[in-house]
Amino acid sequence: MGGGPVKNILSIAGSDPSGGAGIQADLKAIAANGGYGMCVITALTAQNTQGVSAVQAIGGEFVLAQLEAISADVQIDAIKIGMLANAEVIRAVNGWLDTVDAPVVLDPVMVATSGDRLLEDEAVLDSLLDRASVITPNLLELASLLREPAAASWPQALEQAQCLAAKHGSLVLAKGGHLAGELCPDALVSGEGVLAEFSNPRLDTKNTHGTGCTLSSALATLFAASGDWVCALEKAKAYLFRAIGAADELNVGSGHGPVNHFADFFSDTDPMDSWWQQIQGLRDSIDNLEFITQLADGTLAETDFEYYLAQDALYLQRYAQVLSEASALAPDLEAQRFWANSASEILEGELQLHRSYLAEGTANPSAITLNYVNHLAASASSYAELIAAILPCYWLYQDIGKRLASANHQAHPYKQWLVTYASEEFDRATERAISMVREAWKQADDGLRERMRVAFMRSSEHEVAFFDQARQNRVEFPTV
Ligand SMILES: Nc1ncnc2c1ncn2[C@@H]1O[C@H](COP(=O)(O)OP(=O)(O)OP(=O)(O)O)[C@@H](O)[C@H]1O
Ligand SMILES: Cc1ncc(CO)c(N)n1
Repeated sequence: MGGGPVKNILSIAGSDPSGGAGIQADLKAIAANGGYGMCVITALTAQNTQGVSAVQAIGGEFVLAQLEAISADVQIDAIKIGMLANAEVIRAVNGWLDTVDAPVVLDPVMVATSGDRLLEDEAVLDSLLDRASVITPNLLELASLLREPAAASWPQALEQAQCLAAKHGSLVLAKGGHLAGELCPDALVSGEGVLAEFSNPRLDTKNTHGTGCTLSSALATLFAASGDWVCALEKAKAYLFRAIGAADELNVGSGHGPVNHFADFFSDTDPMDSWWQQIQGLRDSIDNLEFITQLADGTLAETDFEYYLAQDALYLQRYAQVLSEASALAPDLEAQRFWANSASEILEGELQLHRSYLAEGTANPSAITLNYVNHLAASASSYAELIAAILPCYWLYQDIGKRLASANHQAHPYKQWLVTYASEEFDRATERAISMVREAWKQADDGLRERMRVAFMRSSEHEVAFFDQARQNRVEFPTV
């Protein structure tokens, strides 16, 4: 995945027979992130998605025997430590760690998601903390390691994380998943302060069993490949987000089910559906713009409509150039032809229609128009990103075109414009544009996928501003 040799990642953790947490989650997360997974079992648990019914710790000697079997034979590139069960296991792991030189991600597992205790005595963990490169406590574990009350806010959690990092000369990954709020923030914190913070929206699912195990294993694996904790965290968090996002596709138990570790490989969630859902709020905003409601009912002032059209004519000319650029970058003949034809259709068709409405004379581009076309131009560093940026112009117009067309009637003042985006040809072109973006997404690596998603979201934001611009202060750039 990272392009280099496959790294060997060791998980030292407990077993979860239901497969969602512990070593089972670790091995899946390591594999899904391109590592070779190994595991030393510290404890057996009897658990399922509803809770833990029994724990059987492995004796310290046998834990050590497993550890030594591996280190005597295999180069270990990173270690993730999870459930340790009791002081005897911790002593065995601690002694062995002195004999190896590998980065350690320590997930101080104390209590399962279900609320069940997984460590006999929390104080015994202290001796291990100095050896960790990164400690990844949830809010309760963080407070417990400091013997303080749990943080009630994110700034408090960051302060505690900094305190713990300073105390042990390690990094701390503060996890905000347990705070209320629409976002789930995580931050990598050193003794000096926050190094990086990444947030994602809170996903609406009860299937979050093993999220902590999965994140820490992905982090260890991605660090072994990159040597950079911040980059590794960014990727690990994005991976976990996709795995949680696809968790409901699995059918495991009736409590807190596992995340979908191999969603990237086997998920049946169409990434384009997910993008479309992510711009639901922006689509609602467009529907509610006065410009759109008045365009639909025909009460829109002619001057507003002309202002929009003049800007759109300027936009379309530049947009046609961008489509030609997509054609030049296209990976195959079909795509090359599609984008070139689309450019030509805009120049021959849509732009003519706009001009037919407009009075003589050319308008100056507005700040909003320039912003949008500059975003398109700035997305041209790769074909995939460029066509992701292009897509909202098709998709949003097709979507809104349907609603506007159903409001059309013989006497409608903007009759001719209202039918433009509701044609079967436009439907077909939009479908093909979507499927080309989907194909490019399938072939893209994680970083490029994220840049594609951002380019798509940004263009959608520009579309809202563009529709609304006749109503805003009309800032224009008349110098050229
Ligand atoms: N509903 C959710 N949507 C998005 N991300 C989530 C959600 N729930 C948890 N996460 C993410 O999962 C990661 C683990 O978070 P959490 O704070 O729950 O750790 P944990 O308690 O150690 O996990 P575990 O439940 O496995 O013990 C964090 O990155 C958090 O942001
Ligand atoms: C074995 C094991 N390790 C960690 C967790 C934390 O979720 C769990 N539930 N089970």
